[in-house]
Amino acid sequence: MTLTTSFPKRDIRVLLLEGISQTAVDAFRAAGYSSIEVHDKSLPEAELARAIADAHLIGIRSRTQLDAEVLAQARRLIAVGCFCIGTNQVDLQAAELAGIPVFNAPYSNTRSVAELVIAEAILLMRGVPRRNAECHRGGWSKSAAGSHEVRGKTIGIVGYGHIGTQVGVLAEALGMQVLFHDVEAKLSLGNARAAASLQDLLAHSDIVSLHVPETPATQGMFGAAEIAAMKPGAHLINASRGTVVDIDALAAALRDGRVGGAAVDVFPVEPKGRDETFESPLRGLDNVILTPHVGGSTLEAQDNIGVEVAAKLVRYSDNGSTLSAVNFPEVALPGHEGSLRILHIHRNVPGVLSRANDLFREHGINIDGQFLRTDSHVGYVVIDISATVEQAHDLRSALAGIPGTLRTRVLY
Ligand SMILES: NC(=O)c1ccc[n+]([C@@H]2O[C@H](COP(=O)([O-])OP(=O)(O)OC[C@H]3O[C@@H](n4cnc5c(N)ncnc54)[C@H](O)[C@@H]3O)[C@@H](O)[C@H]2O)c1
Ligand SMILES: O=C(O)[C@H](O)COP(=O)(O)O
Repeated sequence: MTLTTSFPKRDIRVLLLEGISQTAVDAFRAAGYSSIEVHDKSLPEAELARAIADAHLIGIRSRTQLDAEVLAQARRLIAVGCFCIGTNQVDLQAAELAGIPVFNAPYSNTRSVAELVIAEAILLMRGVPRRNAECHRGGWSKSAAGSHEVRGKTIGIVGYGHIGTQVGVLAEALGMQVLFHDVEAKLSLGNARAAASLQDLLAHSDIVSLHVPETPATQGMFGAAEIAAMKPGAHLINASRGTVVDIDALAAALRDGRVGGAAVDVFPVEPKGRDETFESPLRGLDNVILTPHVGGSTLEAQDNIGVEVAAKLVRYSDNGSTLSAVNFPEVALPGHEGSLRILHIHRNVPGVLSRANDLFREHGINIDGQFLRTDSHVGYVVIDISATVEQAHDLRSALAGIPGTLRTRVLY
């Protein structure tokens, strides 16, 4: 066997779905990857299963569901890039147990969401959605009734993370009072205050804005009881995840005026693409701003996300670093010039490492550097060696035979 290069980059297939920015394509090209397939939509299930079977790197946004069944088709897949913040569309544990790290862009679109939320807060407080709808029908209700400045009003932020904090800072710049509720202890920015509880926040906020991730605990967390606990006529903004709010309870409260208005960007069921009709009990309500999950969809955010996530995928593919992976032991690695690098991903069960070390001894191979991180499911060990390419590949084959091994690769 004569091998002179690591798995050639031109043979590493990159599959990018859902209109990921051209900046990602440019970043892959600049890093030497040339087999890049780009789709501007998510793929239907059967097509996704076929396409993922051949892909080494896949880039998705929030629509593509990578569940355990789909991941089981992904025999060649090295890593997943979520070109967004949310990773709830991926079965993270199934990916980890298949030896596949998942990366995302935790910051790049947060400002875009915060700006949209602030704009919506102003529009809702002014009653613009209803006035806009009336004007479109030929009406002219010129009146100050129900129209307020945001200055001096209270915004209640549920989930005081990257987006929630920015909403708070921008709201304060407009003269608003900021209350927040989070399950973690959080440093207040500016004059923001932690509410005593969610109930306390709801009782005192003129606008409630949701910024929690989708987790088992947040699914349905904003139901009829929480809506009833809001100040009468207060407004609700949801740009987090559609499953967080009971949409039927919200529609009922908007119809009877209990909730003054709402701006909703995310829905329990969202169309898979432009050709599908958007169905929602909120359609047709004049006091509601509806947007098609575009909180993070600005050109600035998408361009930055393209660069950020492509860089993480390239770094993992070229160097093995799993730094900032959301489902995987994080190993930050130096360059490996002058050494060959073997990656061994295995179930975290006793005996794997000692067997691996035995193999190095049996093959008479000297170890230049070894890096190991584990979590409760998986161990990731990276070994830099001085050896010939043939020796490295023989060793990789031997390592692949250790019971519990999930994936092995050689980088050089
Ligand atoms: N509409 C869009 O286009 C869009 C864009 C970006 C992000 N998002 C959504 O917004 C979410 C938040 O983004 P982020 O960057 O601020 O995330 P983040 O992780 O920085 O912040 C989330 C915060 O919510 C808190 N939290 C978790 N569970 C909670 C609970 N049960 N009650 C109260 N607080 C809870 C966390 O402790 C954390 O502080 C993302 O997970 C994503 O789903 C939507
Ligand atoms: O998780 C996110 O970042 C947002 O929901 C945006 O998702 P999108 O990239 O699919 O618009």
